[in-house]
Amino acid sequence: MNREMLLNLRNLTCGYHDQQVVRGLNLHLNAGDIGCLLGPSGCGKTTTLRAIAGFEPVLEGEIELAGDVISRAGFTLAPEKRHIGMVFQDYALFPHLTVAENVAFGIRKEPGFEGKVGELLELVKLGHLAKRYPHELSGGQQQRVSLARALAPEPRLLLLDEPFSNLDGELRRRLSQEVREILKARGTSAILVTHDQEEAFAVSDHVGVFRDGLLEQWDTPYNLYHEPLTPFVASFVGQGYFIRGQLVSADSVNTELGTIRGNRAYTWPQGSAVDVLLRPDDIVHAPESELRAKVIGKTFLGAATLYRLQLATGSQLESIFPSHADHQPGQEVGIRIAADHLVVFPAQGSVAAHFTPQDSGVRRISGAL
Ligand SMILES: Nc1ncnc2c1ncn2[C@@H]1O[C@H](COP(=O)(O)OP(=O)(O)OP(=O)(O)O)[C@@H](O)[C@H]1O
Repeated sequence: MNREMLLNLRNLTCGYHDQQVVRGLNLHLNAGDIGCLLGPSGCGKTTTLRAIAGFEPVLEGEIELAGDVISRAGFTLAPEKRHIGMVFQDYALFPHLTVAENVAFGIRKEPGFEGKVGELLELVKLGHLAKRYPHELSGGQQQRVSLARALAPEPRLLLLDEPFSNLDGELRRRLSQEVREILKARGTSAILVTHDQEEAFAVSDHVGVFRDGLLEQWDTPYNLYHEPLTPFVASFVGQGYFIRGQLVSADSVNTELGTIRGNRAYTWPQGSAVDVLLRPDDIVHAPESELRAKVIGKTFLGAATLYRLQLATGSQLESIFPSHADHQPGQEVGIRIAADHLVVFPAQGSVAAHFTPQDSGVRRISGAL
């Protein structure tokens, strides 16, 4: 597998005119990998993508693609010279051209381009619709055409700006998985922009979580979920509630649910007030347990049910139980904590809050529970 670095954003600050939207951004993508910029609306994802594409100049720092600087303050390599492909939310197909002509558009001067168009249409499963016009296709089909068109010139990097947001539920899920398979089959490197976490996880190898123009964490989906570096990442990625606790040893916290022990060590002073992240899969249904909680809401998910639970103190939690155990709001249920990935942040105003993340020296203790 090709693991060399393809895209490198170094201390990138970009925006519009002199307004800084994204500040001091550092991240890199290896060749063949799919990265994702994830975050709430207005946090600067599209601005970053437009800077990578060369549509917006860089205010500070630089963008390097395959070892060449393509943007730095005062220099922006023209978009058409970057060998970067784009797929947009609204498909942006040429309405007067057929499916095949749309896909051929960027390569029509290359000898033998028809063969390549046919191969790409097969890849996106549209071989049978080559002669149709865009208005004769569904949204999902139009987005496949737009993907095939972007792949045709064999870009060094593909940028996808909210490509599935005009599609609904099931189709969105299916197409996002298919796009990942297609990109991986061709070894195409890509950066996807989305505000949908499920989509980010389905498509990407690495995800960057943005907040107000700053990148809070660039990591694998697994690490973002289980080892978030900031409270914002913890709450933006996945579901979960924080409960207050007190650090009693490097890897244990006293809480109203008892002492919770995880596989990470925290070097804040003992006794520090901390907030413990508990995700629905950290709370397990245990009918015989002495630890009880009241059901205050439920969402049927099919194979499982998501329960909103309230503890005697009023704190709330969420938990996923297998759906054959059907509990009603108001009922008490037994629970057990199974939080081996113990995620803890200093409570605001506590002694530990004065330590930087680096000082906190969070370490994994492999195997320990
Ligand atoms: N052409 C522009 N001129 C000036 N400001 C802009 C322009 N485009 C976007 N902005 C501002 O830059 C900020 C970031 O916008 P951006 O489009 O990058 O956010 P985003 O994270 O992609 O959001 P969304 O998910 O809603 O698309 C916003 O405050 C927005 O108002």
